[in-house]
Amino acid sequence: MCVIASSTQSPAAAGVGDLAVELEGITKRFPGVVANKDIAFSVRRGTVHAIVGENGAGKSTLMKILYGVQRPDEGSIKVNGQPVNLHTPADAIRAGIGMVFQHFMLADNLTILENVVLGAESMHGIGNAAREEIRRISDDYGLDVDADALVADLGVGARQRVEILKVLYRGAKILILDEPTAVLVPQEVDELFDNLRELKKEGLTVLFISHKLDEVLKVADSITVIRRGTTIDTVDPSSVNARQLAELMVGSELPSPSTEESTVTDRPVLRVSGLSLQGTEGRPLLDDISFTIHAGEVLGIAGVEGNGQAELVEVIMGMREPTSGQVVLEDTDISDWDVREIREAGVAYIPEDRQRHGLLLEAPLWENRILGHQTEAPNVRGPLINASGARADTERIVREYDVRTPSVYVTAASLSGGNQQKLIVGREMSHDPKVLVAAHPTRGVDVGAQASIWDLMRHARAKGLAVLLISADLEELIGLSDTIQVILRGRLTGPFDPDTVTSEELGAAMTGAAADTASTTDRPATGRPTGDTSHEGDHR
Ligand SMILES: Nc1ncnc2c1ncn2[C@@H]1O[C@H](COP(=O)(O)OP(=O)(O)OP(=O)(O)O)[C@@H](O)[C@H]1O
Repeated sequence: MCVIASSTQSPAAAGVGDLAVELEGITKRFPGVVANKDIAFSVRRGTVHAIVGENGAGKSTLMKILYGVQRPDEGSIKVNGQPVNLHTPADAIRAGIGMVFQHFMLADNLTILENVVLGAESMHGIGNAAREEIRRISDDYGLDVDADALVADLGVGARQRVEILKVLYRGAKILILDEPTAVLVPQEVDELFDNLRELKKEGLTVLFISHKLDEVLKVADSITVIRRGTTIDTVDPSSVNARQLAELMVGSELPSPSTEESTVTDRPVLRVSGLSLQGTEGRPLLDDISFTIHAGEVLGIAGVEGNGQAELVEVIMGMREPTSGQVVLEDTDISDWDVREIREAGVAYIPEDRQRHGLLLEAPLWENRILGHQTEAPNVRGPLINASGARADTERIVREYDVRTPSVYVTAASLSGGNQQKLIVGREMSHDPKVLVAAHPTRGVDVGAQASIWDLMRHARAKGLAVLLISADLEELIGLSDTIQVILRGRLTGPFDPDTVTSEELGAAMTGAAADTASTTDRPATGRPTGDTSHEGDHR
């Protein structure tokens, strides 16, 4: 265990007037779980304060308490030195606390002005005063937002800035951001961090949750580590490195990453040729996509969200019919098979939206074990459901994948986001698949779980698994893939060699900015300046 100098600011040391938030003795229990236990730390005004911890450590619960979505069983909260009772988000907003969620909540068909004003005041008579206020906030904090632009036309980074602006418009002086960089390309991350620095310069306070420890170290002024519901320490970023921070989170030393060798064979397993999908507005969502994945190979697809990744997966998994093209598994054309047939033929699937497509949230974990594998052992015996087999195997997954849960009988909804993801990965890897289609397999999981999911994919690959890996995490793509392609407006660009390509080069190809730096023969038709991710619609 590393020894790290703590920079925990006691109220006396910082001067009470300097503290935006003080949490004392916060405890929150759910059935069978103590999500927060005697949490105590304070946040200085005008700083960026990060909260880190393993999946299920209790970060989201704590932020929900601070935003009035959950109520603590015990403990007290002070905002600007004053005790507050936060029973609802409206109470939090009144206390000057705003929250930007990971899933943006903007209406595509409305302008930024309408979205910002929506809910804050009547839509009637939205006028120049509101427009003027948006311009002022945008200018003051360098948000670069045009009040009259349509949200549908904005890229992911710009949407996030609108969400921040919405919170500022409601008068927030303390902003909570939940994993804000998970969906951003590197250039957008830098822009967001510039915005955060601007906010704190103006005296605002930012609290944010992140699993990306390098980023945390880059932007935070203080970092609070939570382990198993309790505050372990608040550290100064200059006194720790990412590895030490991860060790504080886990409570023990981490193993060193294993070295890897190529396992790619010459046996094609999944072949996709000339795949196109026409959108409703005539623009292709997928445009003549072809690739082959061999046994033992990981093909990584990088891209800004909304450029065809979701459609590509849907077509391969038989959820959507392509306008033209073929999908061939080993020697069989599966282009017109349905999801169930495709899964039974040996294609495992980790969906992008785990809550909508990967889990039945209100069902217990062991029933979720059966989901998508209703015809396979150990879930069935003959024509009947084998509940005890499914339960026992769920217990195995919980053990092997370190799913933090009181039992296999609780609902999937009660697991933390990262633990839900571990359950899905465990389920999908249980049937010895030939192909794994994995969309963002480690999104929202902590560094320890990420390392074990990566190890698992490497092992399966060494045994001949073919993997289609779609991810917004460039470190993951570079670390796991044998080949990387970039998807931009439904077209593939590449290949890129993961041993030589940099995150910046991939980021540029993803935004269509600088195909010159890419080792590519198939360039997007139009160039865009770096960091401009605005495309014509299709962003979620
Ligand atoms: N509504 C709920 N009902 C029951 N248990 C819950 C509920 N919300 C959270 N929990 C439990 O509380 C614990 C903390 O969960 P929380 O979501 O706060 O963790 P987290 O640190 O945000 O995790 P992650 O990084 O995976 O998002 C977990 O064990 C989780 O299963």
